[in-house]
This record gives sequence, C-alpha cells and structure tokens, in this order.
Amino acid sequence: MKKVFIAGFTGAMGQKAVQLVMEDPAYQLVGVLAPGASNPDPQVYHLAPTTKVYNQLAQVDIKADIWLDFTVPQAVFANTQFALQQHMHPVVGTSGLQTEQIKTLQELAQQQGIGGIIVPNFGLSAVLLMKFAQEAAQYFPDAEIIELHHADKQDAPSGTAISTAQLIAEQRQSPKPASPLHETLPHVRGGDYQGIKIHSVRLPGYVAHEEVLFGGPGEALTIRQDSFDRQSFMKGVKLALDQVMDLTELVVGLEKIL
Ligand SMILES: NC(=O)C1=CN([C@@H]2O[C@H](COP(=O)(O)OP(=O)(O)OC[C@H]3O[C@@H](n4cnc5c(N)ncnc54)[C@H](OP(=O)(O)O)[C@@H]3O)[C@@H](O)[C@H]2O)C=CC1
Ligand SMILES: O=C(O)C1=N[C@H](C(=O)O)C[C@H](O)C1
Repeated sequence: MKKVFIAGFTGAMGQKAVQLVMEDPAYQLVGVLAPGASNPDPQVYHLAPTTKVYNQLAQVDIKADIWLDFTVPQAVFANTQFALQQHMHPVVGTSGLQTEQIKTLQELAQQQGIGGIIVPNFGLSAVLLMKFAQEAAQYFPDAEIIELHHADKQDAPSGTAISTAQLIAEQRQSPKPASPLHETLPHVRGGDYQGIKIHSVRLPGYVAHEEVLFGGPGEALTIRQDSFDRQSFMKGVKLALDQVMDLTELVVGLEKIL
C-alpha cells in the first residue's frame, strides 16, 4: 500500500483528492496539511482516524511515499522542496511555480535521486488543448489566450495559460510585431508572455476553461476546453499517483505519463 500525504486537504481540490485516496485500497492517507487545520473534525473532512493532521510545514514529522500538493502559489515551492528532501515523490497540482523554481526543484530531485511530476492541468481536455495549440502555432504564429475560472481562484493567469503560452512560444517562428496602440483603458490588452496576450476572466459559475485564438490572413482557428466539474481532474490525479514512484526525474506535464 502506497502512503500518501496531501497538502491543501481542506481546499476544493484537496477534498476531492482526499476522497480519491480514501476510496482506493492501493493508498493510505497518512498525513494532511492546511494552515487552518488546527483541530479539524476528521468526519467533516473524511479523513481516516489514523491520518495525522498538520497546520504548518515545519511540524510535518512523518514520511509518505507520495506528496500530493493542491495548495497556493506562495507555498508550493517550499512544500515540493520539503517533499524531495524527505524522499517523498511529489505530485504537484498547485499552479504558480516559476520556470527558475522548477529548474531548482529538478536539480534537487536529481541530487536526491527521486522522481516526481508537476502537472499544470490534470484534465485530458486541457492536455489535448495544449498539444493542439502547440501544433497550430507552427502554422499560426499570432495567438492570444483567454482563460476563464471560478471567482475564488487565487492566482492569475492560470498555470495552464502560462504553460500553453510557453508551448506556443517554443513552436512559432515569426509572430507579427505588435503595432503601437493607444490604450484608453490601462491593461486592456491583457498580460504579455513573449508577445502572446493572456486574458484572465474570473466569474462565479465557471470552473476552469481556456480558449486559444489563432489568427491568420482571412482566417482564424479557436481551440477551447472546458472543465465543468473538478471531477475532470481526478482521472489525471489517479494516473499521477499510480505512476509517480516509477519516475526517475521531476517531469512537467501529464502527457509525460499518458
Ligand atoms: N493541476 C490541476 O489540474 C489543478 C490545479 N489546481 C490548482 O491547485 C491549487 C489549489 O486549488 P483549489 O483547491 O481550488 O484552492 P483552494 O483555495 O480551495 O485550496 C487551497 C488549499 O491550500 C491550503 N493552503 C493555503 N495556504 C497554504 C500554505 N501556506 N501552506 C499549505 N497549504 C496552504 C488551504 O488551506 P486553508 O483552507 O487552511 O487556508 C486549502 O486547503 C491552485 O493552485 C489551483 O490553481 C486546481 C485545479 C486543478
Ligand atoms: O484554480 C483552478 O481551478 C485551476 N488551476 C489550474 C491552473 O491554474 O491552470 C488548473 C485548472 O485550470 C484549474
């Protein structure tokens, strides 16, 4: 039985992950972490009576085989560093890791001789969108991204939008230089990732959605994916939990294990 630790267990994704791990006989939920979890009712959070509950990383004193992280961008780097130092295989769903931070974690994973996976999006529709966008960028170098999320999302742009922009930027050859523009409303053109504009929408009712718009002379291509329910991520989470202990390095993207 593989021992799993879940960071961010009180959150929207953390709760889904607790359910998944508790229902799967291949896993044992040995510990959980969330800052607001000083005295959680195990029944409210569907924990096992033996699951140890922590509210600070510094207090975590047990070892698991796998560290599953659904926390916040401010915590994910230190959490993953800790997991690697303690020889726990990280499965990182939290968004917001910077390129330099990922490099540092990959070096640490190599030093520690342990594999793991960082997954910008566990949903198959998003994984496919990124693949298709990368292909389209070879033919349509001019692209913009619109990501739409629930109003409680704590960061912008989404990790998925950043990953999509990175993939497009790697593939495209000659984007049209941006024309000078007089903005009558500041920031109206959105964020800029290497010339690719990213627009973040936050609205109640939405879960997680992304559109990539490609424009060319006289034509346009739009690719869109929708996660209508967080259940859309759980197949990918299960796949990562099942396979992470076989990985020998810290990889990025669910497609690495599909
Ligand atoms: N890769 C993917 O497919 C997906 C990734 N995500 C990402 O996962 C992350 C979590 O999303 P979601 O569940 O919606 O967010 P929530 O806001 O619902 O949950 C955040 C969790 O993190 C905990 N937390 C807050 N601060 C810290 C800290 N300093 N250290 C440890 N834990 C902390 C919160 O605990 P408390 O309640 O006590 O504050 C809570 O349990 C986000 O980065 C999101 O972008 C989300 C969906 C899919
Ligand atoms: O916060 C979310 O909800 C999501 N976050 C991830 C991201 O930032 O890309 C993945 C998915 O979009 C849901």
